[in-house]
Amino acid sequence: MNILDVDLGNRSYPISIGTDLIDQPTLFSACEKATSIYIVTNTTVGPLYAQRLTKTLENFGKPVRTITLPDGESYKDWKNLQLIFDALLEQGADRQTMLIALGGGVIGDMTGFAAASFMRGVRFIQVPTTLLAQVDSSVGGKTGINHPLGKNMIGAFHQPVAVIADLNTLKTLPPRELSAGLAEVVKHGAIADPEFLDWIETNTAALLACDTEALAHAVLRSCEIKSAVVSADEKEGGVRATLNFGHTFGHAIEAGMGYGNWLHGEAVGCGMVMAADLSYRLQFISQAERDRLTQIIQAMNLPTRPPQFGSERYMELMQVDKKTEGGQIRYVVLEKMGQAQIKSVPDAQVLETLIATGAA
Ligand SMILES: NC(=O)c1ccc[n+]([C@@H]2O[C@H](COP(=O)([O-])OP(=O)(O)OC[C@H]3O[C@@H](n4cnc5c(N)ncnc54)[C@H](O)[C@@H]3O)[C@@H](O)[C@H]2O)c1
Ligand SMILES: O=C(O)C(=O)C[C@@H](O)[C@H](O)[C@H](O)COP(=O)(O)O
Ligand SMILES: [Zn+2]
Repeated sequence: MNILDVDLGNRSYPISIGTDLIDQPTLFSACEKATSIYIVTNTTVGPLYAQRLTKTLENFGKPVRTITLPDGESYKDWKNLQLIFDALLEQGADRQTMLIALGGGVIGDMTGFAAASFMRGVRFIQVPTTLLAQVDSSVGGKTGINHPLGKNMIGAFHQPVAVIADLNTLKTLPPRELSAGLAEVVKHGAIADPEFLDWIETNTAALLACDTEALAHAVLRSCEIKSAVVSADEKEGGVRATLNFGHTFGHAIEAGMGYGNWLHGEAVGCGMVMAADLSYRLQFISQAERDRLTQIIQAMNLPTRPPQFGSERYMELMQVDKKTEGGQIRYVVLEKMGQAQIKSVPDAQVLETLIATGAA
C-alpha cells in the first residue's frame, strides 16, 4: 500500500492506494469520533461494495446507514442532492456525522457538496471506485453539481478527511469507464510530467488490460501530481487552473450533448485534442507534439473527433466556464509537453481550432 499526504495545514489528509483497502478499519479511523456513518452510493456500486464497506465500518460501533442514489451524470443535480439531505434529516444525522462517498466522481462530487453544506459542514471520506475518481476527482476538495447551463456550476471547496483508493474495485469497471479515467491520467502527464507521459504511452496496453501494477502506478503518480498542485493553490487562484486542461472544450461537449451522453473522461480526452491543437496554432507546441498527444488519447479508446454542434454553440457554452473573467474565456494551453499555462485567446484562433478539429 502507498500513502501520500495532501498538504493543507490543519486540513491535510492521507490518500491510501492499494488492494482490498475497503476491508481495513484502520484506514477509516476518522470515523472513531463520528456519531453516525452514512455511506452515499448509487444503484450500481452499492450492490457491489456497500455490504463489505458496512462490515468494515461497523467496527466503530456506530450506526452505519446507506443512501442510494440513481446512477449517472444526469442525476448530478439539485433534486438528487436533496435526497441526501432528506435521508440525513429523517434519520437524525448531526454535526458529528461522517459521510462516506462510495462510487465514482458523480457520487464523490455530490457527497462532498452535501458534506460541505449539511448543517454548514460535516466531515466526509472519499472511497473512489472508478479510475477517474481514484486519479482525480476524490482528491482536492472540488465538490458540486451541474446546472443545465453549465458543468459543476453550483458547489464548494470542501476537503475530505481521507481518500481510500482500493485498486481491486477497478476490476468490475466497464472498459469504457476505464478509458474515461485514463483521459485524466494523460492530462496529468501532459500538464506536469513528460516522463510520466512517456510511461503512459509505453504502458497503454497494460493500463487498458486493467493490470493492477500499471494502474497502481497511474493512480499514485496522478495523485502525487494533483496533490502537489492542490497544496500550492487549493482554491484555484492560479496554478490549479492547469488541472482544467481539456475541460473548457470538454465541459462544452458534456453540456452541449446532454449530461451523460459523452462521459466526462471522453469529453476531456477530446477536449485535450482541441486544446493541443490550439496550443499548436499559438505556436507553443509543434505539429508532431500535437499529433503525438492525439495518438495517445486515441490509443486509450477515447474519441478524438469533437461532436459538431457549430462554433457559435461552442463559444456560447464556453462563455459560462468558471475560468472566464470579464467575458474573456481563458484556455489552458500547453507551453510545451509537461508544462501548461492559462491564456486568453482571440476568438479567431479558437475558431480555427474548432474548424480544424471538425467541431464547427
Ligand atoms: N471534483 C473533481 O475534482 C472532479 C475531477 C474529475 C471529474 N469530476 C467529476 O466526476 C464525474 C465523473 O466521474 P466518473 O468518471 O467516476 O463517473 P461516474 O461517477 O458516473 O462513474 C462511472 C460509472 O461507473 C460506475 N461504477 C463506479 N464504480 C464502479 C465499479 N467499481 N465497478 C463497476 N461500475 C462502477 C458508476 O455507477 C457509473 O455508472 C463528473 O461529474 C466530473 O465532473 C470531478
Ligand atoms: O481539481 C481540479 O481543479 C480540476 O480541474 C480537475 C478536473 O479534472 C475536474 O473535472 C474538475 O471538476 C473541473 O473543475 P471545474 O472547476 O472546471 O468544474
Ligand atoms: Zn476532469
